[in-house]
Amino acid sequence: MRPYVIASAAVSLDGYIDDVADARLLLSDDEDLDRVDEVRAWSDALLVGAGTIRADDPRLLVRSAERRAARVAAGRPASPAKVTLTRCGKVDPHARFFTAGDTARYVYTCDAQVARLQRTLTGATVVGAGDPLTVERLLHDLHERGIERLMVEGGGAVHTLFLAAGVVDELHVVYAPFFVGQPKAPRFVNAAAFPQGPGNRMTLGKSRQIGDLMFLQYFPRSS
Ligand SMILES: Nc1c(N[C@@H]2O[C@H](COP(=O)(O)O)[C@@H](O)[C@H]2O)[nH]c(=O)[nH]c1=O
Repeated sequence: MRPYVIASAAVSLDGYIDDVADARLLLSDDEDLDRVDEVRAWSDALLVGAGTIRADDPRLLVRSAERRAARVAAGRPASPAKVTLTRCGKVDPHARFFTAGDTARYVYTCDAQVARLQRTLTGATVVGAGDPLTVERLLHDLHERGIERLMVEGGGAVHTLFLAAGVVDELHVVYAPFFVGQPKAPRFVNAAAFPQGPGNRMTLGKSRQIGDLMFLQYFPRSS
């Protein structure tokens, strides 16, 4: 058993999720960020890779006070649990992932790193997910902890890992109306095992214009 997984990404028209500048690139507009916030509020947990924590220092909280109140009224925590994964164990304990909000935090790493990370990340639950770490072990463990709805927010390495493993139940992509055009910038998906063929095709669910952005909901067939 594993959680229902929604993978969510905002990408440029040429497939980039950020540029090479230090500051975070905002691809969404306010209306789109509100759409993302609704998915966050639906979720039991939000997952980003350790690289995204290093690059973006995300808070990963539900932004809307009404949505937080509705969650609390339904007996849920105000914001979802936060989850990250790291093979090498490079995670800064002062990142907002750990300091912002009051919610459970899970750090999945390879078994060899667990003891070391547990010493530095005192406010988080550090879990070994195999050696090497596998996404199946991570999802199984999250489910055992009561996580039934997981939103995966990237970055590219994490999206590639989840999509290639065939564990994404729903894919949300919003296209921002510009190009990045920087070959060294991070992409939505990296080269991975995506075999060509009928099993590779996804089914389009909803599509919605949001100002000059375009939102697409896809259902991968493999799940
Ligand atoms: N830039 C970008 C996204 N970036 C995602 O949002 C995270 C930031 O979360 P927070 O600090 O809570 O606002 C960031 O780490 C990354 O996963 N998401 C989107 O829907 N649209 C965007 O344009």
